[in-house]
Amino acid sequence: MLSLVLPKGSLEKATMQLFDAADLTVQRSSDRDYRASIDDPRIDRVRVLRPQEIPTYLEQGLFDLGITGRDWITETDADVVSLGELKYSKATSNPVRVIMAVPDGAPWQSVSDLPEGVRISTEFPALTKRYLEQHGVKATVVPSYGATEAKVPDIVDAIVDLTETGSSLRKNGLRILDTLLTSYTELVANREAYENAEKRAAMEDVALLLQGVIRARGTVLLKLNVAQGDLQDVLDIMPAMSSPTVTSLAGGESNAVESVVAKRGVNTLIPALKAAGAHDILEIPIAKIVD
Ligand SMILES: Nc1ncnc2c1ncn2[C@@H]1O[C@H](COP(=O)(O)OP(=O)(O)OP(=O)(O)O)[C@@H](O)[C@H]1O
Ligand SMILES: O=P(O)(O)OC[C@H]1O[C@H](OP(=O)(O)OP(=O)(O)O)[C@H](O)[C@@H]1O
Ligand SMILES: [Mg+2]
Repeated sequence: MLSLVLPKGSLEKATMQLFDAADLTVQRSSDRDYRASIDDPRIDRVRVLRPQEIPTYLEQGLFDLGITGRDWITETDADVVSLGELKYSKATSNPVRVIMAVPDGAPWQSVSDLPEGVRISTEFPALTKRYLEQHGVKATVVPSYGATEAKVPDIVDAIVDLTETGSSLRKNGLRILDTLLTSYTELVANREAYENAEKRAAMEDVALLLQGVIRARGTVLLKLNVAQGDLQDVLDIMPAMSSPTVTSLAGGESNAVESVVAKRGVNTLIPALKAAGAHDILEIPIAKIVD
């Protein structure tokens, strides 16, 4: 029923892993196979294409639903409907930022210090021109097809590029002057398809599954048993999404406690629970959390 377009490139691997974990496994013969399929009654066509082109294809109705970055939605200014941010990037769960950067030793401290005629290389010419106009800077914007950081200072004076971990900026001796945009990966739809009740319901199902996986990342389920006399001590240190579930065990004197907790911190939490009187402690991975 839905046609789906997924991003090739930076987001490809993380997107395929996300769909797999959401029980929407993308099937294709190799990573060179751009015509894929998903064994799901709601999805009838899957293509893998460049994220730069995805907003325009969605706007034109060539696909119903797609995944791309907010950076490309802004750059193309495509009229699409967002079903929400999907919090993953190439390497982390953090957003990427579109930044303006200059060489470490350059004299400029803010965008308004840039002199007339300054040369700026970028993969985002439309976004960059809009930004420069807002700040009253008259610049020459030079389109880049990648390796943008390598072009300063000999080819251009400054760049507008993406940063995620910051490692490319550091390696090339660059300093951030300003952030133009913070960009998450997004689930986006064609407007007309979104207005169709059946298609919208299918889109919302897909969104729920994907968000369920993202929400579960970094969390685990802890289950333990504790004697009545130690229950309060255990509850005092047990974190929870809302509050821990406590069930009394057959026979009276003992309780089972379960709670969803952050994976980070479990290394100190489990020994602390044990010291507070908990026993039979289980740590269980969680595949999805749906609110
Ligand atoms: N660390 C990252 N670097 C670049 N793009 C990222 C990163 N993390 C997430 N993205 C997102 O991925 C999309 C860019 O994907 P694209 O396929 O162009 O990757 P790419 O690595 O730039 O490809 P190429 O290697 O051909 O330049 C953008 O929407 C961008 O926001
Ligand atoms: O902050 P970091 O974690 O270093 O990531 C950001 C870098 O990744 C992207 O480059 P990409 O791999 O797309 O190469 P490209 O410049 O050739 O497009 C982006 O354009 C930055 O150069
Ligand atoms: Mg790139």
